[in-house]
Amino acid sequence: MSNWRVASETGVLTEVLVCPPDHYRWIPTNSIVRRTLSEARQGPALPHLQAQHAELVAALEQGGARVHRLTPAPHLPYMVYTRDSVVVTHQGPVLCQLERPQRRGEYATLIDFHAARDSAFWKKSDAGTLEGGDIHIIRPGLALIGHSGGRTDEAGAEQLAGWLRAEGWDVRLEAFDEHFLHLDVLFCMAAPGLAVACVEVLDDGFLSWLKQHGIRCLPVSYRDAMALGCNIIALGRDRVVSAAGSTALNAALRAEGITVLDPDLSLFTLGGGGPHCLTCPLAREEETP
Ligand SMILES: NC(=O)NCCC[C@H](N)C(=O)O
Repeated sequence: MSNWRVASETGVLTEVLVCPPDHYRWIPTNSIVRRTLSEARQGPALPHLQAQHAELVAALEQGGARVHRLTPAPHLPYMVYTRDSVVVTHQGPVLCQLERPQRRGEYATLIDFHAARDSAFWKKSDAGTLEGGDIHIIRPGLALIGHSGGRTDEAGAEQLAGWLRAEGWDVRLEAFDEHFLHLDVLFCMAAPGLAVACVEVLDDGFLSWLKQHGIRCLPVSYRDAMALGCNIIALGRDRVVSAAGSTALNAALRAEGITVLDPDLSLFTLGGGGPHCLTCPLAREEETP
C-alpha cells in the first residue's frame, strides 16, 4: 500500500511522479505555446526531448527523490506535465478535473497508476475544474488555490478549499488572469518562508497576505515568468530544481544560499511548463524546526 502524503511545497522530496516525453508535442492550449507555435519552424525532436527530460530526472534523483513514471499515451501529449492531474495533500492524493479537452483523458492513466500501487484518493474533484498547477500546499495548515476560469475555476477551487478548511487549514483563493495559464507560472515556493513571484503582476492584497504569513518573495519579471522563469520545484533542505534558462532567478536563489539544480528544459518551457509543472510530488518528509 502506498501511503503518499504531501503537507508542504518545501518538505524533503522523497517520491515524485513524472511522465516520459515519448509523445510530447506542442499543441495550442495556452498563450505561451501559441507564441512558440507561431515562431517555431519545427516541433521538438524526440531525442532532444528525452535528453532534457533525463536531465530533470537526474536532478530529482540527485536531490534524493525516488522517481516514478507514468506510461505515456500518443493521444495525451501534455501528460508530461504531471503537476496538473493529481495533487497530493496531507490526507493523500486528490484527483483533479482538467479543463482542456486535450488533457481530460489523463485522469484514466492517473487512476490506473494509483490503483496499481494501492494508493487511495482522498478526494476526487467533481465541481467545476481544478488543475494542480493552480494549487500550492504552502506548509502544514496553509494553502493557496488560484483560479483564472481558464483552467481552475472558482467552483473547483472552492471545493478543494472546503475540504482543506474542514481539516482546519487556512486557505486563500486567488483570482488571476487566464493569460498566465496557471498560478505556478507566477508563484512558487523555494524554501520555508521564501517564494519566487512575479510581483509586478500579482495583486497587492496577495503580496500582503504572503507577508502576513511570513513569506518573502524573490521577484521575477513578467518577461521571465512567461518563459517559465518562476516555475521551480523545491527539493527541501534549501535545494530547488529550476530551469537552466532562468538565469536571473537562479543567481538570486544562489545568493540566498539555495542550492540550484538547473536542467535544460527549454523544449518544455516553450510548451508552457517548467520544473514545477513537470513533476507531481507524491511524498515529502517534513523537517522538525
Ligand atoms: N502547471 C502548469 O503550469 N502546467 C503546464 C501545462 C502546460 C500545458 N501545455 C497546458 O497547456 O496544459
